[in-house]
Amino acid sequence: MSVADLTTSPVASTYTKTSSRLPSPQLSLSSTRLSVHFSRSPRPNPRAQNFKITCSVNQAPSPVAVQTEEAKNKSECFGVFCQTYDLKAEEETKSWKKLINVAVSGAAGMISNHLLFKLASGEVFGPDQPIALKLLGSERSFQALEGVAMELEDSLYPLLREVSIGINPYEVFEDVEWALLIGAKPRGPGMERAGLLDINGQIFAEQGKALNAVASRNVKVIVVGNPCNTNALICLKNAPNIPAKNFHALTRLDENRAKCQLALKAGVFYDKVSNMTIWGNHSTTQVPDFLNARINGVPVKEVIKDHKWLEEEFTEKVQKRGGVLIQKWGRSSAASTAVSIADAMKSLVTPTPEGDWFSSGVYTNGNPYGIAQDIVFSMPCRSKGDGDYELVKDVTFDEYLLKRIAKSEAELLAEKRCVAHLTGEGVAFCDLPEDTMLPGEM
Ligand SMILES: NC(=O)C1=CN([C@@H]2O[C@H](COP(=O)(O)OP(=O)(O)OC[C@H]3O[C@@H](n4cnc5c(N)ncnc54)[C@H](OP(=O)(O)O)[C@@H]3O)[C@@H](O)[C@H]2O)C=CC1
Ligand SMILES: O=C([O-])CC(=O)C(=O)O
Repeated sequence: MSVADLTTSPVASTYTKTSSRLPSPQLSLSSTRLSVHFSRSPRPNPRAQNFKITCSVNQAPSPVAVQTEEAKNKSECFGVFCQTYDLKAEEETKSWKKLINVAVSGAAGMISNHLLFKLASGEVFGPDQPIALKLLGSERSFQALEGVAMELEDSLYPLLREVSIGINPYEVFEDVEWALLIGAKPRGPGMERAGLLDINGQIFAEQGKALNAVASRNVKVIVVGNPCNTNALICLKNAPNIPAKNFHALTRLDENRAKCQLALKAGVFYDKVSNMTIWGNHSTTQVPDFLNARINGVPVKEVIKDHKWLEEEFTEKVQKRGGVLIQKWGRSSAASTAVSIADAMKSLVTPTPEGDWFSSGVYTNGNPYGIAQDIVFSMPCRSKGDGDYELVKDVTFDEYLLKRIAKSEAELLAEKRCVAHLTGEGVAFCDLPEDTMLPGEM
């Protein structure tokens, strides 16, 4: 039962399950009603979840209107996920870890439609990790969000213990340990990239502030919505109480695309390709690094002797893969993006195989490669599986690689100047290079 259900009656007072540790009530006063919500957090123990007390005293003129408004303004548990279970009674759940809270924005969008089901299945965090999904939508997407939650209900995932939906990031991000920021306005016809940077930048500035205020102090943030590097920079600048190192821009899809193309050319299965770095921006200036990548443990340039192909065709294929796919599909990569988000998360919660690494767009301060400080740039990372990462030191550079990296770096520095008003660094000045494009723009 949700708050929405309870408030259809003008005077309602309902109580479901008590707990030994009641959180502080939150008072909300509207012109017609006083509501007291004991919301779901803090939840130290997954076995004592989903209790709620709602007292509602009102003279609501229209119960239906109240239901809608109430449901939209609060982040509320959904349907079957509002029920309480005694997990101690279930043998197979006794060894489960503590519930993990994962927020997903743009949760009614195409990428999320694939990703949420992968997360709920246990693929990312493992078979003993119960999960709470906190879905962020908007007025525009609220009904669709309910549809997503209904499909999650109908999927009967054992590990999926809570689903809540909401449109207020300050509610949805409360206590989250992971925030997957996917929602962003797609670039429309005639829209300048500077305009997109501004519109989407505002979304990520607000979400950064919300994370700063209510998320777990060690939340890991993966920014997917484009332009993802600069959106991640905006987000981290607005969240000064969260380590900048915890923010990632998704370039794993580019890494996966690059591995696939190298495998195809070399005539091997793609699991033979390793040490694949994407340097720079998730844009057409990104640099898929064939100098350091390996096939069957051997440097790519020794396996693929056609270096002209590597420098020209391979590089451009990876840079423009998203755009070619949009031409075929009529929409941008969604399933493979979701797969790559899951891959990016797995890379942070699983120790990186010996000698290998993965790519992620991360904050450049302190990087050992001489890349400009204070931007979000894709670089090679390794993890011990604790959610954190270190930059890989033993990579080599040649003139070709350095020149390409410098181009992507210049693009990101220009993007940064464009959003200075959103990072608290003064007046924005937009002088983007003309060929600055997302992978999906052709
Ligand atoms: N980094 C990467 O590798 C990739 C990044 N992307 C990017 O991911 C993002 C999401 O892609 P996808 O899920 O396919 O897109 P969808 O259009 O399916 O969903 C995007 C969601 O963004 C939200 N949104 C936020 N603000 C606006 C706005 N002003 N106008 C319209 N929608 C808005 C909407 O949700 P709501 O109304 O709930 O806010 C919508 O559901 C895009 O920015 C895309 O470019 C895509 C592929 C790869
Ligand atoms: O431009 C887009 O929206 C799609 C995108 O990022 C990609 O396919 O890499």
